[in-house]
Amino acid sequence: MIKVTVPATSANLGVGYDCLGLALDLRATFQFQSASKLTIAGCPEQFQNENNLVYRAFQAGCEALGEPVPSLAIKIDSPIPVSRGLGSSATCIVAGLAAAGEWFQTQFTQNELVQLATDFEGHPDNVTPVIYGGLCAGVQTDEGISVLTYPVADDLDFLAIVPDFTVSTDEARALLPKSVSYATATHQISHSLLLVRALMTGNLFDLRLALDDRLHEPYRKQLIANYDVVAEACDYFENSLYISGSGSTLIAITDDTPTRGMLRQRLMKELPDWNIFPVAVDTAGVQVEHG
Ligand SMILES: Nc1ncnc2c1ncn2[C@@H]1O[C@H](COP(=O)(O)OP(=O)(O)O)[C@@H](O)[C@H]1O
Ligand SMILES: N[C@@H](CCOP(=O)(O)O)C(=O)O
Repeated sequence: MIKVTVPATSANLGVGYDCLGLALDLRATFQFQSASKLTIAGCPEQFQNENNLVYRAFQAGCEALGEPVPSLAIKIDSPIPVSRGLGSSATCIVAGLAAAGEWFQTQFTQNELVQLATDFEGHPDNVTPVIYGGLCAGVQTDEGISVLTYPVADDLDFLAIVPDFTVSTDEARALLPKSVSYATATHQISHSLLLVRALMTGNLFDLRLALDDRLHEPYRKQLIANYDVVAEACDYFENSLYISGSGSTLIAITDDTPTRGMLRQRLMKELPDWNIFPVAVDTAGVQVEHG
């Protein structure tokens, strides 16, 4: 039996659209065993068939290795909500690919996994932190994807604010304009540099200045009912806020744990059907065990 565990991710971190991603300590487990026919358990019924993303990624891994696809029983145990901007699709893709490598005892290198997983996901920002853990930038170059990893300041506290509704990544991408001005591009590049430094140093003042996205959040806020309620509460408690991935989850950041608790209490009262909980940075990335 092969067991793969992977972290949830929070992509973009506001101004790092399609490039930055952070691994979170909400881990999913995927088990792979030989079986007489394909069975998939532990996910919504609509995914329990051969179009399942984990299975398709496993098939792609076999293809990359030039090996036949075995008949499989896949068991999924994931606390990561689907289509909430916490990277559930990236976890499925990386788990399937990593399991295929382990199955044929030819583990992919981290960089090979990044290339294969990005081909599936279409952008590297979710898959790189699933693979490496921590804060990552995936830079698409003519030679493939370069991954940069950064340490995150220990004293930063993250709060996941998960709505009771989904946002489809495809729809949230379709909303975005096809081009932006030089002024917007310059704003974005400079702010993403400031963001990375602020996350490394834990400087909250810089973090607040940096989280001023102009590429996607202005268009996607409208998909998130009660965004303004959350933004107002974050302002009150001086927490920074960004849309995780394409939403619907929002992430608040502070360096003061009691303030995070107060923000959580207030939001739980105002948005009782949402799931609001502290998260920490995961630094382990994908882990594979062969039992
Ligand atoms: N356990 C699962 N099994 C199969 N497919 C899954 C599973 N979890 C998520 N997915 C796939 O990932 C899609 C959600 O991905 P996406 O819209 O990018 O949002 P996110 O990755 O933020 O959760 C689902 O529609 C489904 O295709
Ligand atoms: N860069 C992508 C990230 C999507 O992340 P997800 O977790 O919402 O799938 C985007 O912003 O579209």
